[in-house]
Amino acid sequence: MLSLLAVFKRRCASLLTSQHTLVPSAFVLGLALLVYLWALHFTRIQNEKKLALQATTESSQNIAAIVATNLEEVLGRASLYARITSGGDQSSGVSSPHFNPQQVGDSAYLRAAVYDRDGKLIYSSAHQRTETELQPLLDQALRDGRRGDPAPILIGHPPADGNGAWRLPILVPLGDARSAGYYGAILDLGYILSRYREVELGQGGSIELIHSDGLPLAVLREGALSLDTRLPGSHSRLPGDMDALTFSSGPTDLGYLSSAHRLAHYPIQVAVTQNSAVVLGRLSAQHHEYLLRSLVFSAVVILVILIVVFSLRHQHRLHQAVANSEQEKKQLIDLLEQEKIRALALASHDYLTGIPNRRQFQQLAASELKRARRSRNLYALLFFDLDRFKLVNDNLGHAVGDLLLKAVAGRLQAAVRNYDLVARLGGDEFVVLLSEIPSEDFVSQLAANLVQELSKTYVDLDGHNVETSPSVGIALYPRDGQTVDDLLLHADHAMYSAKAKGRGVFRFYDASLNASSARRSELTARFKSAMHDNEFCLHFQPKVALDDFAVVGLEALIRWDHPEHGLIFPGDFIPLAEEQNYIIPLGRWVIDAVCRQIAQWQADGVPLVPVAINVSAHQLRDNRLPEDVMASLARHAVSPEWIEIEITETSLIEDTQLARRNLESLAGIGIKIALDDYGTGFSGLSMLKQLPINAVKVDRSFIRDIRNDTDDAVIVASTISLAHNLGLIVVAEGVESKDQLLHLKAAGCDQVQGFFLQRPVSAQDIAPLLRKRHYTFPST
Ligand SMILES: Nc1nc2c(ncn2[C@@H]2O[C@H](COP(=O)(O)OP(=O)(O)OP(=O)(O)O)[C@@H](O)[C@H]2O)c(=O)[nH]1
Repeated sequence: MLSLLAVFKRRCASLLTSQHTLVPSAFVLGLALLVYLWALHFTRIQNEKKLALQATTESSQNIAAIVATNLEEVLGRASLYARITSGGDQSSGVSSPHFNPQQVGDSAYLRAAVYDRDGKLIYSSAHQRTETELQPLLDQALRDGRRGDPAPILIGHPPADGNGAWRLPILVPLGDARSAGYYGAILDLGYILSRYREVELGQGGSIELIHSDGLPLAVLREGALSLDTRLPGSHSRLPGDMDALTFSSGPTDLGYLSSAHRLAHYPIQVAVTQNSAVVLGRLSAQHHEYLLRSLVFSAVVILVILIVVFSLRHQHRLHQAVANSEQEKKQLIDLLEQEKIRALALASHDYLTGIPNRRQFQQLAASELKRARRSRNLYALLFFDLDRFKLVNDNLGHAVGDLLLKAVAGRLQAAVRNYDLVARLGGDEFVVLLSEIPSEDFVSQLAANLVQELSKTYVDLDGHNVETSPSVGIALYPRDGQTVDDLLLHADHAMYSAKAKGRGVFRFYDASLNASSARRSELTARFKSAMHDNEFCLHFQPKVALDDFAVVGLEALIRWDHPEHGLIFPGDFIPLAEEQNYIIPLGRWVIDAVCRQIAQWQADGVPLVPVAINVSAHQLRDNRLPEDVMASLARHAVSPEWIEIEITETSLIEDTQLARRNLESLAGIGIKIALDDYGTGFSGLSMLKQLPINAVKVDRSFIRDIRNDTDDAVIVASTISLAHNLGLIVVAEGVESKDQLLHLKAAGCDQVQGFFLQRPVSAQDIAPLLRKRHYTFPST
């Protein structure tokens, strides 16, 4: 359980530290994702715009090239018509002066005129006397001719006044300009441009024909011929040394993109202009969709980040709360543990002399004896009672009596070895436990010394010199007893024998002093056959819940129903069973008998409560224990929930590993485990945490005087809160009075057990109480 707690704490700690890095990491990750997303979004939009503008430029270039080629071809026809007019040989002058392009279906030319070499009009398809539109070109051709520098073709301008817009005068010399005439024609640029009406150039898009001198010749804007040449793109004029060029006016995405193409043989250039904003506008719907998608995705990312951050924060807070409550719990447990240690320390020393008191002596002596069992050393318990101490009190007063008691304690401590144990049992009774004694003689010698030492005059006790002596009884371990109680009892007997001998002497315990020793040998002799003859039986004592006085459990207690001596209590025969190695078979018998009895109650329709079985230290170290329990349960078809196991603190001292394994196996099949006689051993909090224990039973020695002894009350109160903190149920044993019961109820104790409510009785006698279920609170 401790290691689980440690793993849990480590987990919490690692989670807590990781939380600190996880939240900013989630933020950074989310932010990076958003930046990437929007970079992608803008890059895509920019790329698409760039591609669209590129495609527009390319299409403009293509259109300009096509229009230029077309115009070149139409203009080329003027030279052809000139050759036809001169009869194929231009040097020979006019041979077919009446050639009209309209007559051969060429609608690009509106009119034709023929001049002789002197510039005299000899033919006009419009039957005019003069051709006003051609006249400026004719004049120029005549001038050029006189200078000897005739141009292969002269191209004029549409009239500036707007009348006759798109009409382009052309003049082609016939043959040698000096000897032949001139062929003039009016080219309908509107007709040529209107062929491209269907070309989709968008709003503000135009195809423009521009004279190389920069003057516009004709404009097709938005599919219609336009007279307005002041609009954007209308002056897209190529530099003299370039045949084609693309340029833009204004910012790339808002201005106009123009592609100009120069005709190879004529002083005309074609400019195709498209409005970038219109081109890009076509993409805007799509780009809006992209924007919407990016916004939705960003919102999702932000939402996810917020959820992740929120849940991480939430988790963090939860972990923090768990860690805090763990910390508080630990502090509380530490506090209670300290309180318990303090209370035990207070309760373990004699207030007057400062040496250990009876309780402390019993604990220390018990553990000494445990060691003695392993080491096989001899121990001696010396029981001192001052002679006629009452007289000191009576004659010199209690204060002097107290001083004498202190002085006696001091002399005793000074006379024994460091590791020997000196305690005051109460009144004028002291005990000394001599450890690891080499022989009985050694004890005799030491006892004689001690008698002598304590018999010396106590000088100046509050101004009085006091004379006294001790009577000393000695019991040896293991000869005179195996337990502290037995040794105390027998040393006490020996001390009385010393008193009887006239005081101021010591006496060893004599077995014959013990009236029951004969009975003891008799019981020892019969014990084996008692097992065989089934002379043991079970009695049951109820455990009662303090909140509603319901019977919540029973404790099964073994009795020996001796044919001659009647009921014998376990204290009298368990040591025999231990001595004769019968403790384990006896324990098995109890387990089986309890299961049998539960099955019987079940069959009789008696309401069941869990029945606690006392498991001895020997049994706990028997690796067959879980098997035995399971076999008995199965044999009598009893569910594990109906039995409980009670173990003592002291039974856990040796071979804890095996004991723990057995307890875990039992707990594993659903059997509850209670720690009996709690407070008498040395089990601390660590043991309670490590073992699968469900309840602690506070030892009767703490309950006996709980109303008057504040130390006991503190120990019980701290045990209750400690146990509750660990989730354990607290049962108080040995409750013999209503006062004790009320005190325990007020202290928060869960259950009680004791003579006050019910002495242990037979199965038959306990059945009515089980049927009644609730205990009727006794009035006394
Ligand atoms: N001064 C003092 N007296 C105590 C204390 N505790 C008990 N006593 C007294 O110790 C006396 C014990 O007397 P006993 O041992 O019964 O009788 P005794 O006079 O010693 O006679 P014997 O033991 O027969 O020799 C009683 O009078 C008690 O009141 C204490 O703490 N201080």
